Amino acid sequence: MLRAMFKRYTITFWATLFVGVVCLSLIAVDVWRSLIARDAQVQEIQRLTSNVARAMAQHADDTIKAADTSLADIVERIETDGLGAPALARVHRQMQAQVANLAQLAGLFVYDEGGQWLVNSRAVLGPSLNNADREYFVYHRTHDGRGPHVGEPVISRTSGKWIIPVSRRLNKADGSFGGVVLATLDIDYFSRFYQSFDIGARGAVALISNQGVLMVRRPFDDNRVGTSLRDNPLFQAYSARHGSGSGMFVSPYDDELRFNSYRALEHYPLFVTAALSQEEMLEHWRRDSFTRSIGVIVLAALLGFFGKRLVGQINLRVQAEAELRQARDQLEGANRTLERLAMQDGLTGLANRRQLDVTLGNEFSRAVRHADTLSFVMIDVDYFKQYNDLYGHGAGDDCLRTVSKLIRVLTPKRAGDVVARYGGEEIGILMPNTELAGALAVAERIRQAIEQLQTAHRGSPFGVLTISAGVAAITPRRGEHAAGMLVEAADKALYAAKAGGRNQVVAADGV
Ligand SMILES: Nc1nc2c(ncn2[C@@H]2O[C@H](COP(=O)(O)OP(=O)(O)OP(=O)(O)O)[C@@H](O)[C@H]2O)c(=O)[nH]1
Repeated sequence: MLRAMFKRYTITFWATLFVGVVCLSLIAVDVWRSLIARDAQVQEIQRLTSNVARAMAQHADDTIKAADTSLADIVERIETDGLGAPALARVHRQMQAQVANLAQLAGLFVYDEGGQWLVNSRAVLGPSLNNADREYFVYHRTHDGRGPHVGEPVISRTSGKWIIPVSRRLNKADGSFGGVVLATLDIDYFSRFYQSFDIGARGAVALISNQGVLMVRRPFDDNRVGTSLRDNPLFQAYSARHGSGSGMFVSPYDDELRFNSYRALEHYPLFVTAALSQEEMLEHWRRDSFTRSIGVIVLAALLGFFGKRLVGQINLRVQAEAELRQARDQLEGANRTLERLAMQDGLTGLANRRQLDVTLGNEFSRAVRHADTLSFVMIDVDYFKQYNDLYGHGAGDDCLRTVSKLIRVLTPKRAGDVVARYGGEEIGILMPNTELAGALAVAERIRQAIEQLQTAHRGSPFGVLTISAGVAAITPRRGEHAAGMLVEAADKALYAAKAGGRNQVVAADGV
């Protein structure tokens, strides 16, 4: 079945199909490889952002935790030792030591219930400032909770720099609000850490509060600290899950589409997000795919070009073969015609003298071998010269054709029987395996049939066209007889028939 299908289409078709399939496969494999490479790159981006987010969350947790531990310690001391001058002096020294120890700490402050600071971490206590209006102060005054509070970023009134306030409530002995202990975290500290990540030129990382307030971001911009991201899809995605997750989000700050991994801090109401620009990250892949695609397209084009030429060559060959076959068939046909013509008489369509000689030779040898009898009849049209003279040479030709046709019809058609134009208006009939009597009967039947044609012949005393025939038969023996002797004998008999008055059949005396 496969073979039949293969044969139904030409070799050109299969060659074209093969070249086409190879070209398409080449392109398909490249596209497939490219998609896999892109997938791997995207996975790499996800892994990278997830790792950065984890490191940032851990760092922020540890940073705040260290400051908060100091706060808890100070709260405990003040609530135990009171606010007397010696106690405050001790707290002051402790604060200075803590700030010197912790790089993230911009300062430590203790405020009374009215918002005036009582002591801070500075070396020289300057004039007291009132921070009763700060969000964290209001928060502790209105909330009983003893846990840490991470406030919104503010510009420090003492240093003029952006800080993140982390605070705890001070209680009086009766449990009423006694003030606030505050640690300010230097936003620069976070920025510096965030600069250390390799997130590309267009990557971004940020620390954001659970209320959607931006604490720190890389790339850093003063004006963006403290802005709200509540309406941002990234914040909404985080709010919905409150853990870790990822997704593609457009930044509200620079409209860049990035792949974000976000993660909540373990102990504080904040989360971090690490984002890489998908476009930037896929740039390498794009360049690589582009170069490869160009290579593959050039290869496919070359393959197509040479394939087309190859198919053209095959086509030419197939055509040449078909032409050759056709030429060979024509030649064979011409040869057959030539062969036939060489053995045939052109006027009468009977065998010619050459064929008669060949057949006579063969049949004579066979008759010798099998001791068979071979007969030969020599026929000659009577007064044919006159016929030509009276009716014209063309009519003479027609007459010869008619006589030949009749003789052919009336001659037995056994294998080896040959009716041949012997020459001029003489026709010979060779009949192997035939006795003299049989040959005489055939000759007589022919003579009568021609006479009965009643073809007018004014030049003949019979008034119609007639023939004379001489018949001879021989059972040849090797060394004693030759083929020519049979023809000679028939010829002699024909001569006798002519001499005897024509329109008769005469048998040869013997060979
Ligand atoms: N039209 C035509 N005439 C032919 C052809 N071949 C031989 N002849 C003529 O046949 C005639 C033979 O004449 P002859 O051999 O003298 O004998 P005849 O006239 O037939 O007389 P008899 O044989 O004695 O009865 C000649 O005139 C030839 O030109 C031929 O192919 N066509």
